[in-house]
Amino acid sequence: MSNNVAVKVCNLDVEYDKVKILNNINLNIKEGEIIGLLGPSGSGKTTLVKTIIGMKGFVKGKVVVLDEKMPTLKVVNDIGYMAQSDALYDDLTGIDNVLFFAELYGIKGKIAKQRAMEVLELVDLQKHAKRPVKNYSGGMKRRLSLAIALVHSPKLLILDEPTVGIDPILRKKFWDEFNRIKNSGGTIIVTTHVMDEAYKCNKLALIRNGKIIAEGSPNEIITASGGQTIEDAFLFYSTDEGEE
Ligand SMILES: Nc1ncnc2c1ncn2[C@@H]1O[C@H](COP(=O)(O)OP(=O)(O)OP(=O)(O)O)[C@@H](O)[C@H]1O
Repeated sequence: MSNNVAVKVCNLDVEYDKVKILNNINLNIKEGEIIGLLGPSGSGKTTLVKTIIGMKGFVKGKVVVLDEKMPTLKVVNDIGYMAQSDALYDDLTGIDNVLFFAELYGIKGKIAKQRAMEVLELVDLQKHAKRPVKNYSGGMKRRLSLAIALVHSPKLLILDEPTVGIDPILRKKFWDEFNRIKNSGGTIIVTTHVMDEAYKCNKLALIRNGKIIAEGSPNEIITASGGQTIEDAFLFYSTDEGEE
């Protein structure tokens, strides 16, 4: 992990329809770090990642991604985003979906094809590359979305519940890849409800009602909650007891 900051969020307030969804969020994410955003459904995790990458505007505060003040298009090529719901072209094949996005990032021809096969192999879809996506299962679509998020080797990878619908063997493969990216200096933000994934993050930010209520390594969070496991900490911080 380097000391360079990949993402800096300062005093951030975000609203939907004049209702405050995120309230004074402050967060520093270092390069080469995997940070997990953990919180009950509706707490604001997706809103936070969308705001970080510039898909959602904000009413107050500041967001800096890879030294650029957001929102800006300057960092688009450096960000890979795997959304919670898959944005895929059902009538195209798996590989054509990957190639479509590769081209948007300026990767073309032979190199694009090579890279597309590489990322499809990573998610174990190489045998299904030429099938139309409408024939894919839910888990296969998640895997294809991950392949697309990885195609341009982004410096910052944002994964919104990446392993929903993914079996344990493939989940391990995903995490091996996330760790490889981290070890080569990439930064990953992952939202999750899966407790064993929370342990795999260097750092966790627990979110409740649009506020960060605890932050630190998994062990620091467990200790601060007085529990034994991340699940204890999650439950503690998800009730009024855990709120400051
Ligand atoms: N497009 C929208 N318009 C209005 N309100 C929204 C919109 N998107 C999200 N919200 C509201 O913002 C709040 C936070 O939602 P968000 O999707 O960020 O939560 P989350 O923590 O990611 O939840 P989950 O774990 O269920 O995905 C919720 O109250 C939700 O209803």
